[in-house]
Amino acid sequence: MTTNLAHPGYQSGFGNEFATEALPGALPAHRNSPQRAPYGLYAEQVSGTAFTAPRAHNRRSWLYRIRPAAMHQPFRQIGNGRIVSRFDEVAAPPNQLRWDPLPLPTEPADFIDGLVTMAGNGSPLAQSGCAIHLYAANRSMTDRFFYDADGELLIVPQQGRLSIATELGTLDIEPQEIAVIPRGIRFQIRLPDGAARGYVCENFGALLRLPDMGPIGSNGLANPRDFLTPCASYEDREGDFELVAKFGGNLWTAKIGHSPLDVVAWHGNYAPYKYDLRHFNTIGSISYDHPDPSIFLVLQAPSDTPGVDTLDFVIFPPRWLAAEDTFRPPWFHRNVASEFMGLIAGQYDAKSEGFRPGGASLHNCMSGHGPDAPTFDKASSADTSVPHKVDATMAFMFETRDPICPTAHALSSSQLQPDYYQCWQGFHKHFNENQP
Ligand SMILES: O=C(O)Cc1cc(O)ccc1O
Ligand SMILES: [Fe+2]
Repeated sequence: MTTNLAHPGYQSGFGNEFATEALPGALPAHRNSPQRAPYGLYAEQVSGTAFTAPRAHNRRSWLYRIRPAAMHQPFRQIGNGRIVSRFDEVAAPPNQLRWDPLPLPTEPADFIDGLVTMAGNGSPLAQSGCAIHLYAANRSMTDRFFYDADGELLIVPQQGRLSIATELGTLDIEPQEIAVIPRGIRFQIRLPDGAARGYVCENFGALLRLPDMGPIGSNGLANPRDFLTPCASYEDREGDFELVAKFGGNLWTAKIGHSPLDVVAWHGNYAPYKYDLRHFNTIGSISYDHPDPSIFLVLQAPSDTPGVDTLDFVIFPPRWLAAEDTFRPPWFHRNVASEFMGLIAGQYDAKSEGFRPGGASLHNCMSGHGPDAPTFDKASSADTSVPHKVDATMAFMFETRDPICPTAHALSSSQLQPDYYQCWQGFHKHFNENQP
């Protein structure tokens, strides 16, 4: 057995044309598919967009591997566990919903066992929409590998580090960092801290990309050079392994006699990446009013309609609030978009209590929400002549064009807070028609 997975290293940039080899000369020069690839490797292309997609959005990589990806036994269907990919099976209520954090498992559970689908929209077969999962795991994946043909996976850890060994190299992430594993890329998740919990958005639609920035200009928000893609690293390991696939909304398993993480060199722009949310360049008002949260956009999955995304990944990082004569927390609102929020650390500035790290909330299309009553009272009388730092916090939102339908599990979960609506019941009537 040979392995160099312990020395990953990264290449920087978003969607770059990367080129990386774990052995010198393993990448064929100036061509993709020579008659015989170096070191006796097999050349294999993996595409992430249509062959004819415009150059700026075209994604594919060439992999030079010990054995072709096709080499495994036939797949057979297995149970989906708590993973759901159909979102038309329960009526989605327009209620504001909020959940406590998922407890860590008491039985052994790896990352795949530990996935539970909370909500979603669209469909993997139609390649649009997304599924929102939580994970809680206490065991590394050892003898099984996974790939998701239904969508790319945006992983947002909340507790515990993840070591994500992929075909294209290893990503090590901790809470406040995110990772994106492209559709189809095989990987294994190891837990250096023994236990881990977090959120996953499975994006069935167009690949996540950095947003255009309009008048903000050429710098700011998530800067491209802070995105890190692994250098090639491989293992040459044989054994009785399992390859689990998610395809068509279902889980499938196949026996495989070797580790599929056997890519010695690769080049291209279809690759996993990570990003540290603490590097986000947060922009906000320095005069008055609270801007729309689109200024907090990290990554977007565009739809066919210009300016409308099927999925936005938005964060609420530490930031200064400086707007004068302004109600500074998020205002009351109803949006055409639907919002699934999570909290990685600290406290979210629209909620005084009840939204806990590891917890989640869902405010669907046109459902009224915003600050809770204590937050409203405090912010209405705060001194806005001085700046205030929102500190030691990281919240995020998966925001979608289509309504987000909770699963039956999410609606019957013991983590669902039955009294969430109470946070908007304590508002006093201040109206006095004689006093402008
Ligand atoms: O807390 C929310 O609901 C998310 C949110 C934040 C914000 O600053 C403005 C609008 C919005 O939906
Ligand atoms: Fe909102």
